[in-house]
Amino acid sequence: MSFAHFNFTLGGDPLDLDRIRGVLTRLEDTIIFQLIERAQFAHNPKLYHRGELQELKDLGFDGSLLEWFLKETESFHAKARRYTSPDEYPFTPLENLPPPLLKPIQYPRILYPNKVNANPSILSFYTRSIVPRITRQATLALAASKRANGIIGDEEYEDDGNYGSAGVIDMEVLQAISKRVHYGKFVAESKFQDDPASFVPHIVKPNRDALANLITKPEVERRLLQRLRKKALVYAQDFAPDGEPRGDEAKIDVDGVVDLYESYIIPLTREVEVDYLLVRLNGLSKEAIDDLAAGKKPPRPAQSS
Ligand SMILES: C=C(O[C@@H]1C=C(C(=O)O)C=C[C@H]1O)C(=O)O
Repeated sequence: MSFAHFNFTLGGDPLDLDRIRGVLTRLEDTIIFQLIERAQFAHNPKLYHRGELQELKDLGFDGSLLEWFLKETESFHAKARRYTSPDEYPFTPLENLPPPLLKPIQYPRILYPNKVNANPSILSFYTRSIVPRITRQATLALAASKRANGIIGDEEYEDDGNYGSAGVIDMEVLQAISKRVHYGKFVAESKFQDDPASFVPHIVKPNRDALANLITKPEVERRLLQRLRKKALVYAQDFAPDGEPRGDEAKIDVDGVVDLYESYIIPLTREVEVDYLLVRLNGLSKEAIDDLAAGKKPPRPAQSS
């Protein structure tokens, strides 16, 4: 069972930048479609508040309902060896998850050993900024419906009780965003291997801004945001039974989708790239570092047959 979005065991160059960007592009579709699904439900803030539900307190669990969903789900995925794949990062601390039932797949070693993990930031911005924005239409419609039935005041808002449906979709979105952001490591390794001499001085003498300038490709980002807006506009259309677009209100806040990438996903991906590069020389001999500084390219990972 391989959870890898890019099948690392089928050969081909896993550090080919166009190939990696192809995975990032495919993840755009996953993220947009899951956000459309999440937008069908109200905000349901009870999913995200820690220490509120007595049922969880009775289990001795002090996280939010969503964090409990994640722990329970990721516990099964850990047994199914999901987190032995080089592109999968659980939101639950790995030490709190059970070991794999099956022996790990022997993936080729592609990334340099690192502990870079942006999932706490991803969980925070998703629950605090993204969910309230993309569920705004459903939340307002729910409040109007409640008022029409005589429910007014705090009881009007935000909660349609569909914690299970909304929580499962939240997990899908979070896992896709996490994979997308952490693919920054493959991007960084690819760029490093292509031109080590440019990166080594700013790793030996840590300089985040210099590394960020080296990895940032403004034209790639511009085209991505343009493509994303077009995709969200098309995917969010409603279609009549004969397939004709109905032309009514989009099923998702298109500006919200673009803002998710522009304000959160892309900046976090760049940070993951820089954090990864800052540990890229750890443990290497002075000779090895001098070779890299002189532009000698490191060996590509052994390709599986
Ligand atoms: C991911 C890359 O690195 C950076 C981050 C990008 C992103 O998160 O979309 C795009 C271009 C670069 O600024 C890349 O070069 O493809």
